Amino acid sequence: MPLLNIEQLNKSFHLHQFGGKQIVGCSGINLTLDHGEFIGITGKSGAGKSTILKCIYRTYIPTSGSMYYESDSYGTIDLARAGEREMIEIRQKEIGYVSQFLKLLPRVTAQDAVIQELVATGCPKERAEGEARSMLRHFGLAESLWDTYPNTFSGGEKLRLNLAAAMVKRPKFLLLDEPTASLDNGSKEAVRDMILDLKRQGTSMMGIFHDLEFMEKVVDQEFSMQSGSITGGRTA
Ligand SMILES: Nc1ncnc2c1ncn2[C@@H]1O[C@H](COP(=O)(O)OP(=O)(O)OP(=O)(O)O)[C@@H](O)[C@H]1O
Repeated sequence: MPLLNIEQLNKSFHLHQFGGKQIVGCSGINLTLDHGEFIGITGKSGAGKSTILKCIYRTYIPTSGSMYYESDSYGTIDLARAGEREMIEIRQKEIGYVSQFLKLLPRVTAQDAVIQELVATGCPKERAEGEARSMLRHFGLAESLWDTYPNTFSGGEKLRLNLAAAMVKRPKFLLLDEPTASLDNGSKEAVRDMILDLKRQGTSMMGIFHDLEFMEKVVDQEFSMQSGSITGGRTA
């Protein structure tokens, strides 16, 4: 049984304010991700890469198709049809998501945001504090920022905080939407080291990359997308 089996995934958007105009996000996507595997997705801007990741994380509800996922808590579950309660638990305990955008609560400091992610998995507070600090240090987020609110952080600082918050849980499955965008070389190395560390511990991953040189060092398989569809693929 693979960790994730995507069959005929389609997502389209209906723009009500434009007379119900329909925009294709992705269409006819078939993908299989094995346990411990890392799949990289490439393609031009607007090709539909983020739409696939957002359907898996259920930021978007797919229009049709299925995404069978092997959950620790629920066994085989179709993420396209799972209930909100199940999705909340799966997001808390099993699937991490990293992007450049903040999904954090207002008035929560950077450090507390990372601690909270770990506490939600059942980790004792004191241990969570230690691990959060070591993650923030690993990604080089200045200590002077740890007890401030992240809404004023730079793009790269927000991304490094999101990386720390998602990776501190050492999730079973990690979704990475351009995890090196706007990062300097030293920070990119920190990302690569942590990705390889998680991989050694069995985390399965799917990531979107524009930095192909970086991608080829970490993925096992790569797919390219164009106009909402997968148009090519190869084993790295
Ligand atoms: N919430 C939305 N409402 C309407 N259209 C959307 C929405 N999200 C995505 N789209 C459209 O779906 C298509 C695919 O977008 P998506 O964000 O998946 O592309 P991408 O390949 O990740 O691009 P980029 O590399 O620029 O992030 C685009 O045409 C986009 O405009």
